[in-house]
Amino acid sequence: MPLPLPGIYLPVNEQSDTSKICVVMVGLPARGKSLIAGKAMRYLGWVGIPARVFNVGNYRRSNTPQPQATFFDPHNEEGERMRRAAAQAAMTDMLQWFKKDQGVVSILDATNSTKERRKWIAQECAAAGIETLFVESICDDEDLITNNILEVKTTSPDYKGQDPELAVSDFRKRIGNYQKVYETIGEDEKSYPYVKLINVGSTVIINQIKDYLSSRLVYYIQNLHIKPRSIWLSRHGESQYNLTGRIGGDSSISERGEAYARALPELMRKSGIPENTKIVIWTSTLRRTIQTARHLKADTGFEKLEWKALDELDSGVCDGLTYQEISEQYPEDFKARDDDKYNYRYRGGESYRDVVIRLEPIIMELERSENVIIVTHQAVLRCIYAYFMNIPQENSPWMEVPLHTLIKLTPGAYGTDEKRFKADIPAVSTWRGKGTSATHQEFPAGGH
Ligand SMILES: O=P(O)(O)OC[C@H]1O[C@@](CO)(OP(=O)(O)O)[C@@H](O)[C@@H]1O
Repeated sequence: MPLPLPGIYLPVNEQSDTSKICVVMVGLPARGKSLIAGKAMRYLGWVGIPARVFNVGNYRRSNTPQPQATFFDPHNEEGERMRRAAAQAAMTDMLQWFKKDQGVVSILDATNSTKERRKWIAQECAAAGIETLFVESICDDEDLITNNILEVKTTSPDYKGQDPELAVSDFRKRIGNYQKVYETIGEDEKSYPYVKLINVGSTVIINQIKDYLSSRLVYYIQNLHIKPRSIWLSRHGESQYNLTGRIGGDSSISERGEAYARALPELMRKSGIPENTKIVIWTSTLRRTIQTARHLKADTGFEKLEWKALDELDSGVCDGLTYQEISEQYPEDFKARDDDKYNYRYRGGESYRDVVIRLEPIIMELERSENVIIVTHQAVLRCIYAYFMNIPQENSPWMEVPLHTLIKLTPGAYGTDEKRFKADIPAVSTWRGKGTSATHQEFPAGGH
């Protein structure tokens, strides 16, 4: 029997506090500030908090695209003037963004390396009712710095098209110029909320963090690491419910699903596992994922963990129905879900937005972890994939994530590399397009 109300919606920005925050990056060049800024923005966007990075370098480049290191010499008055103007322009745009576009978290990506500059930022923000959170990245590990310098040489527009050797030596001189005036956040700045990250989180100093949003951000930032690792994602093998087109439930895997489970250890090896690497397997608490992971054995370097948070999106009263049955028994709901699949919440169940909220601790843990394979479900996998690949909310619930396919994600400094490995084992398709109740077709080996 259809109930009188279609699915329940949450407000678009489900936040418990109303603070607006400017995250102010602090640190010498090549200390990973832009990397932290980019990741924090992706994380905030994923949890539905409007966030934007304001990179002062981009404002400076509009006037001085490829300056030499001398431009950054503190005694170069013209250089100083132009850099101050760039900071001012970034600040103006940022304040406008808070005011006009309902921004919630801005990230001011620049060296902000003097007390005087930080004081100015704190005052401008306070006058506009915006809180500041200073994030200082300190790094004295020469290997880390050299890696960052090499990264900058190949990615920064400041050195595009230039001789790589000359670019590195100019960039080192630029860092030297900043070192002449750089002041770490000091005792006299204790009234600011700040976090100091020393050598990418090996030591973390936290000061005056009070509100909920800042604490979440600090917790996220302090968990980041840059050790090379991969994350493997797989749906469970084809299930009995998948075979009959039913959603939800806790059915076992089918014969072909079992074949996939048996093939998974080899598929993992084929995807490339660095030698002597321990891999942790995360499954949901539902039968189909546990069965799929059962041949990844401890004696071959795998360790297992079951997470309730990885259980499939709860389809409430629709659990156990086919899409066809839902469209007949709950036509309004069926339409409402198609109209806004991310926000639609099943009666007595969940929406994609709800799933993202319960996956937040998973993402935090993933950021802290090294090599992990996650064996989970269609909707949950879409949400995790969307975090890594920066997929917008309106697209993520419609993504195709075929059965019997292993996805290997390898996060890098400026993006995540993706490779897919299909097992040669046929499976039904559970993917449904907008406006239709049909799925459930046979696809050739390896899904589609
Ligand atoms: O959000 P949609 O596209 O309906 O996909 C989620 C559905 O995927 C399914 C399969 O149709 O997951 P699962 O792979 O765990 O079996 C359903 O159980 C679940 O409701």
